[in-house]
Amino acid sequence: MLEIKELHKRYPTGDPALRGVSLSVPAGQVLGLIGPSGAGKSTLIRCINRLVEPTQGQVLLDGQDLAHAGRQGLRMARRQIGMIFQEYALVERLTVMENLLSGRLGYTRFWPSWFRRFPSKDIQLAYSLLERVGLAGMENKRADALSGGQRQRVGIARALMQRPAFLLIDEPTASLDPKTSRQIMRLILTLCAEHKLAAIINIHDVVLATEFLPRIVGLRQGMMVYDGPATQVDHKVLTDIYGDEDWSSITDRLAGNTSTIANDFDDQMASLAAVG
Ligand SMILES: Nc1ncnc2c1ncn2[C@@H]1O[C@H](COP(=O)(O)OP(=O)(O)OP(=O)(O)O)[C@@H](O)[C@H]1O
Repeated sequence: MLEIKELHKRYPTGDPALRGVSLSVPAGQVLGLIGPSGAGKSTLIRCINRLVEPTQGQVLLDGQDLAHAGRQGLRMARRQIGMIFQEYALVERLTVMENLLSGRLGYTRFWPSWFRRFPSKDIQLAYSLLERVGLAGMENKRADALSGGQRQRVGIARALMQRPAFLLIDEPTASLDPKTSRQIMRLILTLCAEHKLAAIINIHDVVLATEFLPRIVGLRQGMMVYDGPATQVDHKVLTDIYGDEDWSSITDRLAGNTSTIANDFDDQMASLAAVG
């Protein structure tokens, strides 16, 4: 369970980027974080694992406050938090396998990893994840020879190499075509369900978000202005989050998603309640 309490971030250069955001994400829940450019989505995601230092507030992962954790505590906690980035953040000249194994670096002593001698169980895990993300047989390809969709699959597999409990996912489909975007969203959700992972997905595409993610959180100017089911994202909610606009082309498409999402949301809440 992740609990964010009254989180604030003010960058040294300017206005506050987060103004008292509170949010809890139960184990196993995947939620979509939406909001206009500059609303603070990336800042929120990065404050969770302290790639960005929060100014004030708490980030409790299973009760441990990461916002105030010391170096060692933060290092251990970061092992539990996998990250998937928009631009994939792969090492271009390394192979797919080497990129995956880099996800285990936090677990391997420095010298063996320097010489790239990884335990065989890590290599087996990498092969099974490659198969799972649809990249079987591509382990020796260099990252720079892959398509955008394939690169994102490597990014997903690499994050899972950590065996995380939580995933932070920053605009995973921003550089992808619509079909590949949907495949990647489906893959992320399937893998989260299989590995019982919770996740926050920062995503610009509202239609994609509401189609795949039962719970939506909306940020505006560093504040949370919506937290609820995707089915209730309507004209008013979109206006609260993004400001005045004719939202009918989006709300028409959202209406088409409604029945599936409502069922998913109810199912997810029921199964989370059952787990306690
Ligand atoms: N490193 C930084 N230094 C100073 N200000 C920053 C920095 N990073 C972000 N900001 C500011 O913080 C605010 C929130 O930015 P952030 O990138 O978190 O928004 P976002 O919702 O992720 O936007 P986008 O969707 O465009 O990526 C913005 O006003 C931005 O200019």
